[in-house]
Amino acid sequence: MFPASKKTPALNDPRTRSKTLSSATPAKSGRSTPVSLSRNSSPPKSPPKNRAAHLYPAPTPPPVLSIADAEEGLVDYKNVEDLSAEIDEQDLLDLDGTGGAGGEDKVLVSIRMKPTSDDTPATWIRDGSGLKLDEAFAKTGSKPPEFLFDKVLTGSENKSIYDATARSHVRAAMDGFNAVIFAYGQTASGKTFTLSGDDANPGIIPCSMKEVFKHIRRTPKREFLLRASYLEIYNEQIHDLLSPPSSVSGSGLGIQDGVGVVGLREEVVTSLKGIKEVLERGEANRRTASTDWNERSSRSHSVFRLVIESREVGASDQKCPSTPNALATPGGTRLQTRGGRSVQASVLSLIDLAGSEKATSDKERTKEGKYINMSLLTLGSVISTLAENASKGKSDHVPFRNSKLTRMLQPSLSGNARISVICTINPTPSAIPESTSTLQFASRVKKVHLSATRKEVIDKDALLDRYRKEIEELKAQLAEREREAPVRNRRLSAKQQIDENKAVHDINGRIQQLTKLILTSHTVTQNKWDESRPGSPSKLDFDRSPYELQEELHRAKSELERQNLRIISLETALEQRPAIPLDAPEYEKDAKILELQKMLRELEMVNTRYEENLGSPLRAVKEDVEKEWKGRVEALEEEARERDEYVRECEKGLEKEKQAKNKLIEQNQALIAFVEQIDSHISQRKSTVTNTLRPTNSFLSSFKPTLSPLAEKIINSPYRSNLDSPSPMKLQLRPQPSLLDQTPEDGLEDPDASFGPMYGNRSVLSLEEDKENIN
Ligand SMILES: Nc1ncnc2c1ncn2[C@@H]1O[C@H](COP(=O)(O)OP(=O)(O)OP(=O)(O)O)[C@@H](O)[C@H]1O
Repeated sequence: MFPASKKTPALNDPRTRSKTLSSATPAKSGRSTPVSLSRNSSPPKSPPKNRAAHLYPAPTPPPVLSIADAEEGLVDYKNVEDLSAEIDEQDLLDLDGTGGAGGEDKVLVSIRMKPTSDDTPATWIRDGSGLKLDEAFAKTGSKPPEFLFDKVLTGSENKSIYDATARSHVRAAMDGFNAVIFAYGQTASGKTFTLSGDDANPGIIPCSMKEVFKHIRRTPKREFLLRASYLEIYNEQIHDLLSPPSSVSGSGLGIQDGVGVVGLREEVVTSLKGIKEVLERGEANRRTASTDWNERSSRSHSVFRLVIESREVGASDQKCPSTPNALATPGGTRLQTRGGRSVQASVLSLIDLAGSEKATSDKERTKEGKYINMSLLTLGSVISTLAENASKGKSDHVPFRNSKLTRMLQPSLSGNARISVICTINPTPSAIPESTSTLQFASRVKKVHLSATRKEVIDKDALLDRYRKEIEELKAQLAEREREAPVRNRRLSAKQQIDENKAVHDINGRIQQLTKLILTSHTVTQNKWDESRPGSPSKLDFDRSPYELQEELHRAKSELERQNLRIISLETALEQRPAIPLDAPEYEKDAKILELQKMLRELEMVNTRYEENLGSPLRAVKEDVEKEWKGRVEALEEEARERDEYVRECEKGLEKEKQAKNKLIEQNQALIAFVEQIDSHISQRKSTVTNTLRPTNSFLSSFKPTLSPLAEKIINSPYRSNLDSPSPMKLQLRPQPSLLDQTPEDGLEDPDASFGPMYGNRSVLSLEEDKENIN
């Protein structure tokens, strides 16, 4: 209620002043909401009148420039869940199928007020579709501003917001009108929340996409083809979110008059799941950052576009006569075709604008903020001029070219689109200036005139038609091959027949692929907007580390590989099937089935006879032989085990022998060393004797210590007794007294002493002979 306005209805918009008064009247009086603002409450059943056509010649919306790998968007319809039973109240209220989309010549302007905490005082007072600033917050001496809009919405529930602000526009888009829905407002006021929402509370984009598939299911007379694109305008540059440049500094895309965004990637989508995947991919590339006001603030304007092509089912071969022809289309108007095939093409654009903001503490954010504010300012002045032109019948220059955003929106803002603007405000006392500015913008938008018309495209522009044509041509090729097959196949070699089958298989595959891209009420299915979707879109994704992204890339590649393998195995399975085309006549399929059944019976008979004549007797013989040989095999195994045991014992004994032998070799070597030592002493002594004939005591004392420790060890060794064995060396050494036990005198007493030193009763020379023997 506006107590003040009842007496002094000084509203901003003079055209709505009197209507506001009526809206302020209590509901009990039976008065409805303002006439001009209640269009949606009673949707006209007749097609819209092109009232402003003379003012705004309808510019053509940008046609599709690049279809990047249309088949890439293919999603198997069998994988998605059917939600056809999901009918809500709004559907039941809207049984005429227009969805309130007809007759729109003005922008639908709604305000959404973000809820505040209980202790925050309410600054804006809502009354029906009017809003007024609480007098307590108005400047002293000045009248609090008041506004009137189509809807003023509060609360956190997004579904009702969708129903009130977007549903009719989505339906209009499905009926062939261009439609634009955008959210405008101060930063952190809830634009992204309204458009995207979260899992539990899906926003306008997911709700719209559901609506699209619901519409297709309920329109059996038409077939559809959907293409999605996603872009952002960041610092006055357009970036393709589905095909981001490899480097961050990559320059943006350009806009061409009458063409639109040049080089934008568009992907054919066939299910909600496919659209969700496209959105998620795009959102992952969006620029968001934490600002002083919003932890995840959109730093760019984002535009999600869905191009919708549709035509009557089975109309592919209906050539229209050159005279104006009438092809009935849902919604009322009858399209004129120029001797071509009639395909409706429309674009649904869902725009999340970046929020206007004050300067921030961060340099980078401030630079972004300048661009954001500049483009929003341009949008504001474009809207002002359009509104002015409309209300005063003027045709002043509209500064569309002053920003990328307005340049891109030019075709829609010029009138050729149904537009819904949701202005979000934050009703806290500190945000009053921004909210007032947003509401003023919303008031101006309300004055803009629209004159949306349906657009039809002929063959070369419509992908739907191109695909349908290709399908027809491929089917004709198949039919031709079928016809010629009986004669031609007889002449073909085995290899040529394989090639022929492969060619037919390829054609069938392509037909199936193309058919899946064209959606009809029979083929389209819906799946739920996945509940695992991250809240307040994936603004967070821009901050992901390269490692995380690489991980994801790796996962995606593995998945791709897995899918490729699956495709190969399915293709192999398909090739092994009987070579009969899917669209072959039923009698041919029946004949093939009968032939296969006959073959099966024959194989079963062969199998039974084999079993009776050979199978059982052979098995009996086998059992006898096995029984007989079993005992023998066991005995042989036992014998082998014993032999192994014996061999192991032998090996152990051999090992012991080896160790003993090694010890003997060691002793032998020690003995040789000992003998060599003796040998050297003998030769020493020999020379001494030769020189002095009589060795002195000092010689003897020097002799004894020269024995090596090894020699001593051997002398003291317990193995010395081994010398008793009848080795030739030992035999000669045994009778000899030890050198150490002898005195020089002993030697000299010997009568042969003059001929050389003596050891016991033997001369040095005879010792030398012994040594020769050892060696
Ligand atoms: N109606 C609402 N109910 C509950 N929460 C809301 C509502 N509107 C916004 N919010 C919350 O406020 C925060 C900011 O919202 P959001 O990110 O949507 O703002 P924005 O206008 O898109 O900001 P920016 O322009 O900076 O991107 C989010 O946490 C969001 O969940």
